[in-house]
Amino acid sequence: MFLLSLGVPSMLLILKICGLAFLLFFLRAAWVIISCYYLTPRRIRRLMAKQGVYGPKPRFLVGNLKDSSALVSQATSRDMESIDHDIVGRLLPHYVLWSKIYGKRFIYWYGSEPRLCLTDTDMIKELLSSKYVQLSGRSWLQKQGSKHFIGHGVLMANGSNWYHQRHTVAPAFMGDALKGHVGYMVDCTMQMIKLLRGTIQSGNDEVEIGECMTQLTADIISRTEFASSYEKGKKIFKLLDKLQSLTAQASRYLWIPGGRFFPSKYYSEIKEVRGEVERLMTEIIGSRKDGVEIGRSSSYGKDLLGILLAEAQKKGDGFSYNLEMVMDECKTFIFAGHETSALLLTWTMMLLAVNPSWQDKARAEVDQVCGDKPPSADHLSKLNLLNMIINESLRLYPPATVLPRMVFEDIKLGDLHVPKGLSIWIPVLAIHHDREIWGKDANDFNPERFASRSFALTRNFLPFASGPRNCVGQAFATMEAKIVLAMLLSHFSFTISKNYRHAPINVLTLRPKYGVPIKLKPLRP
Ligand code: HEM
Repeated sequence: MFLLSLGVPSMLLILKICGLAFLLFFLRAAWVIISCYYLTPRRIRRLMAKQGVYGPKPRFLVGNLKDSSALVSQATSRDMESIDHDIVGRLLPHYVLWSKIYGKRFIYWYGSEPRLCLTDTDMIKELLSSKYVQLSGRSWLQKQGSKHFIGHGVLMANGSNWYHQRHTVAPAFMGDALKGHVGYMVDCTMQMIKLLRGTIQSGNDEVEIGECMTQLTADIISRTEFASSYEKGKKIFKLLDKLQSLTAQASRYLWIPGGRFFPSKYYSEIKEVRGEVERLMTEIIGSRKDGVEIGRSSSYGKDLLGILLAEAQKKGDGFSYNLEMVMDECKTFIFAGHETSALLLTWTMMLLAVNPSWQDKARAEVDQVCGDKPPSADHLSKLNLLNMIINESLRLYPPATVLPRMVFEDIKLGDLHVPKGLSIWIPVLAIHHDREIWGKDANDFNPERFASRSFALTRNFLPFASGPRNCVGQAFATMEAKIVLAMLLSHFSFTISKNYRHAPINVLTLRPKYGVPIKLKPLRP
């Protein structure tokens, strides 16, 4: 009606303007696609070739994605024939192949994202140092892939936001706050031990220890974050697990231009689960705030949620936490703080189950240091053998097999000019198994190599990354691992079940494909 009242010349003018706007929009979209998917990759490829860095030829749009997935699915299609720790060829077969052809420093393409594989540990140290911490970080693909899951939490943050977030959350995992977690780590482990005893008494002495460890670390992190509301925290944890797998499915095609706009059957479910997570979190946050407002408590608490809520009250220039960010941060810690820890415990139990002499030695140390009491904060620093075993487990089976860093500005690393837009991939698993670094027995379980402290601190040992952006939960994770392992060792002896199938796989983290069934024998009445 309105258009008709304008008359023909005015209508033509409007149509022309719309046409022009559409053309401009189309040209801009075309330019972005050509620049992102052709010109920038080509520029980076040429620049790296000039410096002697080559790699497999990329195909248009898919890059080397098809080749690497084919190699990985072939290598992991069968179980390993024995419990052998030589797993680099199985999990990173593309790295093994391409490093043989192009040298240890090569470039490959994840879709149209160029990735520089780097194993030179001096360069890695420089990249992870404070010099480049704000000039490198998470790539668009990484951020987009986890947007609906952990959003803008510290793990996915970059630049000055990351700096602010990191300094806010770190105190929850340091010094006295860290020591304060010992009590409930012991309580949660004791509950798990009771459950295991019950299972044995009911006639079943075989358990899948991976599942138990996942449940235990989820319990522990829920208490760390939400203190007394931890039952609700556990519900959130279960929903997040679902959200993680839904978002992983939904982001499979993100590397395709416009992939994020593809309709996906997962989005409605993602929205529903995310809504439920946020509803539960709002309830926890609401009751915490009410407690302070009606004077029941004088502060929001010393747990992670309390620290975040106190931070959200501060108003200043620049970055500040709002409700959504508080929730993203809580989700981030549930995600980052339980799966990796559960895997460390699971792999260590597997290694001790197949190495009875180390199991006995570790148990003797625990008995000597802790007696018949549960470990205390003071005991932990005296459990040296256990520490060596944990380090060796993290060396052979690092939960995070690769460290990615996107470079946001042109930088210089050693002799290499690294252009903006290049993602650097550090294959931690390959570095941890390198014979040139660790000697001929690099693929053997030999905790003795960590007897001298210097080895644990070397730049070749990167289970928690290094530099200012290393794992903020590192001390928490090692404390938790020592407590859980010490308590399990003093309550049970264990052997690997004949049903165990050695089939490590890498799905975001390094895990046993079929879990780790072990046979438990109680040691105490
Ligand atoms: C054995 C257990 C763990 C391992 C092997 C591990 C490993 C790592 C690694 C390698 C990174 C660096 C990732 C990267 O930059 O690409 C990291 C970051 C992080 N980890 Fe852990 N982690 C463990 C346990 C934990 C725990 C228990 C928590 C929390 C309580 C935690 C929270 C985080 C967070 C929030 C980050 C991001 C830090 C930042 O970007 O500043 N992690 N972790």
